[in-house]
Amino acid sequence: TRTSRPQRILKAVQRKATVGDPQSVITAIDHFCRHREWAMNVGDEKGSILDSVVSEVSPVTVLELGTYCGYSTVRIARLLPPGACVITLEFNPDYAAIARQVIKWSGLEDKVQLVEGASGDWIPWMKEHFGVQAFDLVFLDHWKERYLPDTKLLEECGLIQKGTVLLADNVICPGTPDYLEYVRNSPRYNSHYYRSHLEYTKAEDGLEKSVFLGY
Ligand SMILES: O=C(NC/C=C/[C@H]1O[C@@H](n2cnc(C(F)(F)F)c2)[C@H](O)[C@@H]1O)c1cc([N+](=O)[O-])cc(O)c1O
Ligand SMILES: [Mg+2]
Repeated sequence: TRTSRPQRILKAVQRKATVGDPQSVITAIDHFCRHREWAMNVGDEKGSILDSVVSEVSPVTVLELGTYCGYSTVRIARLLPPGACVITLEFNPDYAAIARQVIKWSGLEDKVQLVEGASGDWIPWMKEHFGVQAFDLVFLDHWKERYLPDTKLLEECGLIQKGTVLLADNVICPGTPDYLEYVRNSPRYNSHYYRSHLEYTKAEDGLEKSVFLGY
């Protein structure tokens, strides 16, 4: 049968990017997805906003929900200082296998912990299994109807504490209305919308940054 889209994205990385050079991996994926085949990476425009938030927060521990091919994992990991790491959760084993190779090609495997499974199964074990006290930054880019329940689960598990920054992709397109309503109306979050465009298109989309203020 035909290759999958993630397999074609990995091929583009292996053809065009330099091993150990994260920026070339990012550039190769963006070029492929803009000129050959669209894919649901956060992309270069929203990716620059992600970069600025990562740099501003300078997190020690990051949680990413939704690895897909590892594009945003590489964007985040390349900005982390030694000793910092991103734990990225991926439900689909085929996507996880591709992402591992993309992350390895970028040379950032020491800063990334890719975990396969469902958020509901893994989030309650994060503290015990990874020795995480609380996350400094959470990047939400998985199934849109899971943003709100998983945020509430992270709160309940004590993984979101005063100062934790949530950054959510696709709050306009495809949209995460219940999540947006929650973080914008909750007295415990300070939210800001970064207006942008859906990756590789002219459609509106944006990132919502929400800082937890504590209880
Ligand atoms: O549907 C979109 N994204 C869904 C993304 C889903 C990805 O998150 C993984 N996941 C599921 N649960 C977990 C966890 F972590 F819970 F275990 C991880 C899924 O296997 C998939 O790889 C999307 C769609 C569009 N679009 O334009 O249609 C644009 C975008 O930027 C998008 O992100
Ligand atoms: Mg997205």
